[in-house]
Amino acid sequence: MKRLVVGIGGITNGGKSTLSQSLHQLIPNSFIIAQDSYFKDDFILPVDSKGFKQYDTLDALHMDKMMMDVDSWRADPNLFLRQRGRNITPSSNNSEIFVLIVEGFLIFNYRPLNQLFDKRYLLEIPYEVCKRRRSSRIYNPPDPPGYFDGYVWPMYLKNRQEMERIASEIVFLDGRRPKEELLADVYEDVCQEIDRLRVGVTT
Ligand SMILES: Nc1ncnc2c1ncn2[C@@H]1O[C@H](COP(=O)(O)OP(=O)(O)O)[C@@H](O)[C@H]1O
Ligand SMILES: NC(=O)c1ccc[n+]([C@@H]2O[C@H](COP(=O)(O)O)[C@@H](O)[C@H]2O)c1
Repeated sequence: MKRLVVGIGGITNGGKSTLSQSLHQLIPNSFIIAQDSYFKDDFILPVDSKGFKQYDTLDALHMDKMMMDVDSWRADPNLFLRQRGRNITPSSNNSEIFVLIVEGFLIFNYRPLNQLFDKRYLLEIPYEVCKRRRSSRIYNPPDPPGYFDGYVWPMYLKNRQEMERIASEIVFLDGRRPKEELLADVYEDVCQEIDRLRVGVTT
């Protein structure tokens, strides 16, 4: 049983979920683990000196739970998918390749997770595009007035610097490019990895 772990990271509203969902639809026996699903409850999170809830840090996330899920997939992807009611697409010689797509804004900032990736993609968009996209998205709880400039953007800059110290071998992607183009590029790249793995497969 062969496994490939792909990371789709990057800035808030960079297009991570969109790209991950489309990739998942194209790749048989793939599964998405999204970091957004592991936010701690709002009432637990502290506020900073300006009164902003501190969502944009690893401390706001149940990274322990996320790692348990990633580890459970790694231990037996076949069982992991079946336990979640997913059908396995069989390959001709019993040599299925399982692909885990991990997506999130701080996936490369967390060393234990970062070290598991076979491929890392990072979506980037400039300040104006990010601010515009974020303003039309409603989080739970919604962003309070001034949150983007007063908290989200400064935290993005800080987290990005930290990520550069931790992660390497990253494929940078311009999130302003058409979705279809981004998908085509990443899909082709992941297929090459899958083919490489397949060469080593014995029955
Ligand atoms: N390549 C793209 N070009 C233009 N808009 C995009 C692109 N990818 C995503 N979007 C839009 O940007 C917003 C955020 O996308 P999403 O995939 O949820 O980002 P993320 O998961 O990184 O926060 C959505 O409105 C989505 O439709
Ligand atoms: N999902 C949630 O519980 C929640 C709540 C408030 C803010 N957020 C925001 O989510 C962002 C990260 O997710 P995206 O990369 O999908 O935008 C962070 O910038 C954070 O401020 C998420």
